Parts: sequence; C-alpha cells; structure tokens
Amino acid sequence: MRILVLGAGGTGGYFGGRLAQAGVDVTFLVRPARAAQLAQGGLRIRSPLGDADLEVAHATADGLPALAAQAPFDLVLLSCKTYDLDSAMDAIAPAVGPGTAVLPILNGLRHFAALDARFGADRVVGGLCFISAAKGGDGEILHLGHPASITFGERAGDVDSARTRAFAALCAQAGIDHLCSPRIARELWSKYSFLAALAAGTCLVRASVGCIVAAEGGRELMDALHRECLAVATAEGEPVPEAAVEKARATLTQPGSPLQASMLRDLQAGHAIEGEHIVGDMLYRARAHGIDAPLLAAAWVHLQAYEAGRA
Ligand SMILES: NC(=O)C1=CN([C@@H]2O[C@H](COP(=O)(O)OP(=O)(O)OC[C@H]3O[C@@H](n4cnc5c(N)ncnc54)[C@H](OP(=O)(O)O)[C@@H]3O)[C@@H](O)[C@H]2O)C=CC1
Ligand SMILES: CC(C)(CO)C(=O)C(=O)O
Repeated sequence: MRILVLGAGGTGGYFGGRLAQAGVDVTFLVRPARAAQLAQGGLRIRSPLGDADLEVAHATADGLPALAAQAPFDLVLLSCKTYDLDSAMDAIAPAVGPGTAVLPILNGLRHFAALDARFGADRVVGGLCFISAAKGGDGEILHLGHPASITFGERAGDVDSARTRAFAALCAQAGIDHLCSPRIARELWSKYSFLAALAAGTCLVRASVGCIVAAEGGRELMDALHRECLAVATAEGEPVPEAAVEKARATLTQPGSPLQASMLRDLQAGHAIEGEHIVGDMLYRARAHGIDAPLLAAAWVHLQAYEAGRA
C-alpha cells in the first residue's frame, strides 16, 4: 500500500512517522518550509513510546503530480487542521485517483461533507485518532502522553474492505494501536462528544481537567458540558454507548489530570484554532435539534472573542 500523508505536524508526523519507521511506503506532502526542515533534519519523534530519527520521503504540491504518475497512491492520510482543509484538498487532489482512499484523522465531523463533495463519498473512509502531540519549535514531533491510536472504518459499514484490512495490517506492522471499526459513525460521535466537551471546558477555563475539577463547581461544569454534547449525539441518531459515556466522563472529571484539549495548547500559543469546527458546530447542531446548550454557547462566544482578538 502506497500512502501519502498530508501534513507532518503533531498527528501526521507521529502516525506517518511510525509507519515510515516500520518500512511502509510513506510520502509526506508538506509545504515548502516544512519540506526544508525535513530535508535538513529528517523527521524526529520524541515519544514515551520510543524516539525516532527518520529520513522520510516528502514532496511539495508542485512535485506531487509527477510522483502520482509514477505510481498511484492507495491511501491519503489527511492530518491538517480544519482551517487548512480547502488548501489541503487542493494539494492532495492530484494524488487521488480512481482507487485512492482518503482517510481523515481530524477532530470533529464537518470535514466529511467537504471531502465527500470533493472526492466522492465512496473514497472517504471514516477516521479519528487519540493522541496528544504537537510540532515543537525545531520541527520535532512531541508526543506528550501515552495513548496513540487510530480508529478507522468504512462509513457504509463494510467491516472487512480490502483497503481498511490493508491499512490495519500496516498499523500492526508499525506497532500502532488501531481499531478497524464496523461502526465508525458511533466511534466518531463518541470521540466528538468527548472532545467537544474537553475543548469547550479547558478553553473556557484555560486550565487542565485536573485544575478545573479542583475548583468548586468544576466537576459539575465538565459533566454538564459533556451532557450537552451527548444529547446532540443522541439527537443525531448516534447515542454514545454507556460504557463510552462512563469512560469519557471519568476522563473529563479525573482529579489531578493534566489533560487539556489540543485546542487549548493552540490557543495559549496564540495560534489559529478549530473553534467553529469543533465547538461551534456542536452548538449549531444542538440548536438545530432544539437542545438547550448554554455552556457550549458560552464556550463558543469565548472562542470567537479569542479569534477576534487574534485578528
Ligand atoms: N495534536 C493533537 O494532539 C491532536 C490533534 N487532532 C486533530 O488532528 C488534526 C491535525 O492536528 P495536528 O496534527 O495537531 O495539526 P498540526 O498543525 O500539528 O499539523 C497539521 C499539518 O498540516 C500541514 N498542512 C496544512 N495544510 C497543508 C497543505 N495545504 N499542504 C501541506 N501541508 C499542510 C501543516 O503544515 P505547516 O507546518 O506548513 O503549517 C501542519 O504541519 C486536527 O483536526 C486536530 O484537531 C486529533 C487528536 C489529537
Ligand atoms: C482529546 C485528545 C487529546 C485525544 O486525542 C484530542 O483529540 C485533542 O486534544 O485534540
């Protein structure tokens, strides 16, 4: 399987790097500044699961058509931020042929409509990841915690397609914790309801879960945010299974937990954020279903004010 990884940031750099480390045919599609970094220092992963210093194949958009003409790509692992989705779709388009699958591991859900419209729904596989990772100042990939997993699956529910089976085999070869799910919509909603609550809560308070729940009313805040998101999942026809609800609730209210959403890291660094894609979209869906979501609404005001101040 020939894989193109769009982006060599926190998630793409980590998972693409692990695949490359295991000898998988991986090419990173990056912009010129990142290409220069990769050419000079390679891809460096710093992780509790093991460091790696890798020379990786990479290309910029202008070189991609020639590469795709040499041999078609079987799968594009899409790992951009959602505010870069349009440019990322333009960039990967020359590599998306008749037999190419596109597997996004972005947070949220709204990107699927854009990907379906651009490439056709049959090409787009459902996907998500769990990891805390970021690109450091020197371009190194910093894996900030233990879990690092990818979940993927056919959105039409085919448990055992050749492309998901082949990708699962490569993840196994690379030692990547992975799940090929027959219910990817459910997995997406489980992650999204958890992540939206985490991002809304930690950004609103600008603190980790542990600091929030140590405050009077903090646990109740995280619980109530989670309930708002779970109500949306149910209204959208994908109620989150009780075991996943309990696991997410425990994580969102765990005393002493250093966990914060990647959105808070971006916000504290003064970077662009995926506020509308993650918190705004959850709130829009709540409103469309007539669900009262005052905490999501407050978080969304906060994120918009941040974006306005940044502009
Ligand atoms: N980081 C985390 O811990 C987690 C993130 N996620 C989600 O994963 C997604 C990706 O996040 P993350 O990996 O952190 O993001 P990063 O910003 O670290 O990496 C994204 C990379 O995509 C590259 N990129 C964007 N547009 C293009 C383009 N047109 N051509 C080439 N490269 C492009 C960027 O390049 P450049 O460097 O040139 O800007 C950047 O390096 C987000 O939706 C996020 O919410 C999910 C789970 C955990
Ligand atoms: C919650 C977490 C860390 C899980 O991967 C995440 O997706 C994020 O912060 O963006």
